[in-house]
Amino acid sequence: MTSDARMIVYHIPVCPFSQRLEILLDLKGLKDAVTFHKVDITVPRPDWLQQKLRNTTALPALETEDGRIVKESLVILRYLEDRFPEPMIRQADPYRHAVENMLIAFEGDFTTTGYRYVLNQDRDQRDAFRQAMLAQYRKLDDFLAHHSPQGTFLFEEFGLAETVFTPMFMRFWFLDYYEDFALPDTADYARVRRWRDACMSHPAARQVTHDEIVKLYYDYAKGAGNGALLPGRRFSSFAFEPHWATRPMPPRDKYGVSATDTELGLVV
Ligand SMILES: COc1ccc(C(=O)/C=[SH]/C[C@H](NC(=O)CC[C@H](N)C(=O)O)C(=O)NCC(=O)O)cc1OC
Repeated sequence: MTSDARMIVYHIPVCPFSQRLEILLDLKGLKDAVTFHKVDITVPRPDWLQQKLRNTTALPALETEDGRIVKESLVILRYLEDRFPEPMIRQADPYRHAVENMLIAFEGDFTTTGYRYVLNQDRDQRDAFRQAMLAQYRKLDDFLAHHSPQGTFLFEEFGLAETVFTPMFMRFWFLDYYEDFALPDTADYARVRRWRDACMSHPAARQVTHDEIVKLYYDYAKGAGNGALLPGRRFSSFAFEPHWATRPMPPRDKYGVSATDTELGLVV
């Protein structure tokens, strides 16, 4: 390979798993070491990509300078930390690293709970999904209150656990907007709120905005994920064009309104 060969990340724009990599690369000063290649999930994957990914579909995937593939965002994070150890984002102390891994172990259920909540189309199930989401936040609050009662982040700085969770906190702007979800302003949620708010305002995590998430995830709120098309629609809210910034804010009433392509600003 030539000396200026760079790693390539094949990714879906706005995907939270890809944003984790962007945050870590920013923290490590490696933003220029990687080229991000956008993949349009509203159209079939090109054959050359399917061959690289051995016909698996989930992204992100990292291609090393010599053409080897690493998949799974948490694995890619650890690969980048192992390969570029300075500055190390994860905790160096074995027990402290175990604590951040215990917190990271909660992320799967937390993320899936939030995505199932936004995808729900049954108005009668709304409160059950809200209670399940609140239970996830209480789990995080309890863990943080035990391991870092007076802290803001889990440890002194924005670290690996923050890198893993922050993209999900930002995707859940779609719950605030389409489900009118909010953390109660009570003691049960004080510690996790402090953590969440500090994560979302960190300078390394500014890859997406509230309005961008709300507009692009409209179809998720109507029950169609990963670029799938809704009945009567010709374009996905995940489409690259027209740019999301040129589109109007979608209707918030996901249970009572089904916006058209034109109303969503998807028709050029
Ligand atoms: C209904 O639950 C969910 C729905 C969507 C997503 C999401 O963010 C997809 S982001 C885009 C999605 N990528 C992943 O799910 C990657 C997950 C993988 N475990 C990682 O950490 O990299 C993808 O490539 N989809 C296209 C495909 O697989 O063909 C998360 C959810 O819960 C975890």
